[in-house]
Amino acid sequence: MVRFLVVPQWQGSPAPRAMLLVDGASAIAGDLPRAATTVLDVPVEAGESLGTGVRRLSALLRTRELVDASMTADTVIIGGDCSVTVAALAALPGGTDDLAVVWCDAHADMHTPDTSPSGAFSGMALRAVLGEGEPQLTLTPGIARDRVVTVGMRNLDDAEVTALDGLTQLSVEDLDSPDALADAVEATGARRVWVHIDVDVLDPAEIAGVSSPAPFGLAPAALSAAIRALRSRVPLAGATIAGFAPRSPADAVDDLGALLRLVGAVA
Ligand SMILES: NC(=[NH2+])NCCC[C@H](N)C(=O)O
Repeated sequence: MVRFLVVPQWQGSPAPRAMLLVDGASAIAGDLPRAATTVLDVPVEAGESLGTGVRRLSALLRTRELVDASMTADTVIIGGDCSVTVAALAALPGGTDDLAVVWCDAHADMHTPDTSPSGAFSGMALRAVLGEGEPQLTLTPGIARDRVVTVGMRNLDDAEVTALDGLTQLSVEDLDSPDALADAVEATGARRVWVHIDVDVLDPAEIAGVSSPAPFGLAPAALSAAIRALRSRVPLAGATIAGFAPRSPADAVDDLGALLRLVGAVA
């Protein structure tokens, strides 16, 4: 049975109101089956960069320890900012040798500390999954580039464009075909797949509670159909739903329909 691990980490986010991610995590947690849900006690203080190019590094390392102590097979991680996936993969039972990673996000998250405009680790998270960037946080070994499929990226910083070489990239339009994602993941040769979803991959008309909305995103129905088709062909090792930052409890309620559709697709 799937377990939900709620990780209310905000310290990886570049957003001025990053702590809304903590509210987003609890709003989703409130709608999950209690017996299957663990909420991690992530300290709320900012932490220090400790001389690195990653803001709040000490807090991110603390979350990593907490996730490491709680990961089990078949875990769905609920963020928090989207760097929580790096912690989850570092602790994945069975390791990552046979794994493909699907990264659904409006942003590339392909910075290193040297190129990041913000020092926010969420903007470096996919790069860290590849094993590149700040050594205290990168996945070791990283996931090979030919095992990574990106979905719906449309808001890239200049330094990120060439860094994407070698990753399979699916656009919002590519998902008009519900089998496109399954085909791309199967082509990687991986035997299991982790699906990471930053909810800003959805169209802003479908979800208001994101800190950097990007127009022309996915419909929740298209993304969940693609994930269901994927799961019928490649088993899921786990998943992340991150980046939900509702401005008020009433806004959170408006968005829960879209979110629960995604939860249903990965759980
Ligand atoms: N997944 C996200 N919301 N990422 C935001 C990244 C924004 C910007 N590229 C940065 O590094 O600061």
